[in-house]
Amino acid sequence: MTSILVTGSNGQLGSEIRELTTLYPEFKFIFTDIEELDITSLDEIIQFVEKHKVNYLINCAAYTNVDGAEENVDIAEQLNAKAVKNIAEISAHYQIIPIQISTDYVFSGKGFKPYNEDDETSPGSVYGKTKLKGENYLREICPKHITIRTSWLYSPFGQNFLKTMIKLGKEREELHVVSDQVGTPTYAHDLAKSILKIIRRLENDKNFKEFGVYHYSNDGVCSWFDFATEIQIIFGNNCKTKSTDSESFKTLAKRPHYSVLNKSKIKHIFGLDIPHWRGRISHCINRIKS
Ligand SMILES: NC(=O)C1=CN([C@@H]2O[C@H](COP(=O)(O)OP(=O)(O)OC[C@H]3O[C@@H](n4cnc5c(N)ncnc54)[C@H](OP(=O)(O)O)[C@@H]3O)[C@@H](O)[C@H]2O)C=CC1
Ligand SMILES: Cc1cn([C@H]2C[C@H](O)[C@@H](COP(=O)(O)OP(=O)(O)O[C@H]3O[C@@H](C)C(=O)[C@@H](O)[C@H]3O)O2)c(=O)[nH]c1=O
Repeated sequence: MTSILVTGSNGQLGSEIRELTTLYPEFKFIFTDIEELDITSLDEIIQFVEKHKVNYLINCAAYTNVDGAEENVDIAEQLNAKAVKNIAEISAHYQIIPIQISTDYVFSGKGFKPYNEDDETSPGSVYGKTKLKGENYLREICPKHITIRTSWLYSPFGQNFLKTMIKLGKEREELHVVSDQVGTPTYAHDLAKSILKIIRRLENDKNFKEFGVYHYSNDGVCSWFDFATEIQIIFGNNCKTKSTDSESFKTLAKRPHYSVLNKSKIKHIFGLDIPHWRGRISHCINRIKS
């Protein structure tokens, strides 16, 4: 039976994959987080894959605190870059296909049309720089891999912008949110489904050759302000959302002003049908409320 190891599986994306396992009876899933498998330890991963047969490794572990990474550079480097090097080396050696998740924050944000997979990267934050290093290790060490760059993940699990907005919207009468950072929210449930469809395709097509980087987010474009406004309306908070800009809303890390991802490649190669971001918020909020 095809075996899929999921690392960092207590986070947002890992939790969403866990919810989908019954739809994929052909796969055996092994869910781990730092307690069971610390991916910064090469020895731990070797021991793990020698004990358990692993065909695919979905790496959901990362240091995702974007502002925190500016001050904790070593931790971000260890988890977003060095640990991915470990995964790349072990995957190449044990013939495992790694599925790595990367970010829109690898781009400078100076673009004005949706980024393609081979567009120039130039991250402005430590988080983005360390994630890019991770991508590069995989590309160099284990060419037979899939890297999926995604953006603005949200879900009922872990920490994310949607949950922050719901919490602040209950506490405050007014919220100021930047409208000069434009991208696309991604419902982690949709990404999780797509990852499993991709693995199913790889399993069914042993001659598959199109390994490498893919972009996936929900469809459409918005600012964090648009996203926040929609969240408050759908959740039913009375809080007013007002637009501000990055100059006024200071953060430690510099975020891209524009980070919309072009999804044509993943749609075409894997036949994915990607829902628009606006229609997905209520699904997530209904789960949070239930
Ligand atoms: N969140 C977002 O908006 C976006 C995320 N991504 C990428 O998507 C992927 C999934 O993100 P998301 O689900 O939000 O991440 P989360 O931060 O929700 O989850 C990461 C998980 O990894 C765990 N972890 C931390 N250190 C280790 C370790 N040494 N070994 C194993 N596990 C560890 C964390 O545990 P603990 O919580 O205890 O630290 C946590 O459970 C990441 O690669 C991220 O960079 C890309 C674009 C957007
Ligand atoms: C809470 C809040 C944030 N903001 C701004 C800050 C920031 O510029 C923007 C986004 O907020 P956050 O800091 O919550 O989101 P951020 O941590 O930057 O989200 C990113 O996380 C990493 C992991 C990724 O890979 C990215 O794709 C992206 O999802 O909104 C406001 O304007 N008003 C507010 O009240």
